[in-house]
Amino acid sequence: EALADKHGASTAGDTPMMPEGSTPALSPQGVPYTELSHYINADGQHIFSRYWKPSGSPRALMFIVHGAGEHCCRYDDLAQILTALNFLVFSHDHVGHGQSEGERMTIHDFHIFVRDNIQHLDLMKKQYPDLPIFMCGHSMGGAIAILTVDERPDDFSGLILISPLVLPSPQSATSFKVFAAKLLNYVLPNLSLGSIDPSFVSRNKKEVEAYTTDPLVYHGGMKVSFGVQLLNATSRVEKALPLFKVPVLLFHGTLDKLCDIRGSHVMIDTIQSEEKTLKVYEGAFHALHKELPEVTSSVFQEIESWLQQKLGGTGSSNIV
Ligand SMILES: O=C1CC[C@@H](CCC(=O)N2CCC(COc3ccc(F)cc3Cl)CC2)N1
Repeated sequence: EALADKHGASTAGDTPMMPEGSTPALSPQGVPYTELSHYINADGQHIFSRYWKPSGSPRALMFIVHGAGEHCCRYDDLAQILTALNFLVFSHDHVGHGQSEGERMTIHDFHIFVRDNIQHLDLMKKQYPDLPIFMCGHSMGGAIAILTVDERPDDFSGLILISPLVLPSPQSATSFKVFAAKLLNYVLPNLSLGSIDPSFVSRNKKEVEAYTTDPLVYHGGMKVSFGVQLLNATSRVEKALPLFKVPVLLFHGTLDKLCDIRGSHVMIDTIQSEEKTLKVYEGAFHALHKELPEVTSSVFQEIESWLQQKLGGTGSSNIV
């Protein structure tokens, strides 16, 4: 609540446009937004936001960007690792996801996700003007992260991508399906393309169970119109890659059926960043941060040492 006030999020009391005695805005789960940290996006929608603060004073910021159908509270484990490194971690639920407003998994322009990201980034830059900022995106959140960094290249010290959406997977976007989706988008935009198969998310049965039973995860079908926006995103990402200069740490599993690993190979070969690393995990599925213990612990260790090195832990070139 205090954080929400500090970030200028409106609360019922001081929202002039709310007439006396009217009911406060409620989250999709029926919780008044006066009780949730949030900000209001450019379309006036309440965007649920989350902050994980270190015990000491923060030495950097990490902006976590979640994927399609899920929500930012699924990143609690990763956030704990980062607060232990004295990062202040922040994130939010994209419009139409989790505890934010908006029709479930519905977007008429992918750029809205990027616009809302930049608004949150600016809120945090105002609050912590002198801290370096990193971003970590997963899957569709990876595409949103790439496009956010592309718009604000000077705001970020590094980008971490966990199986990002760069190229659509061959199953979900055969040339026929792409053609059909674009055509259908005019006649049946709300037609369902089918939902994400939970067994594709991870080999870790507990994590698949957690995903399947999570009430904040959207398990409905993906609309044609949403699929078309994802295709729109992949083509915008491909255009952004040749100009990309920010340090990148990439992770991808070889058996990922939701986002094609070829996308990460294309990315690592195309970006101009001097510091770029791709870690491939043999046999791993999509959500590497929620995979079998040996995979997830390795990913978290790699993230830790990469960040320590970036923050001038050892061998940074900026010591004069
Ligand atoms: O932990 C977790 C739980 C959820 C998962 C993240 C899911 C996510 O974000 N995906 C996976 C599905 C992918 C479908 O892609 C398309 C579909 C139709 C289409 F027409 C064009 C495309 Cl490109 C988009 C990206 N991770």
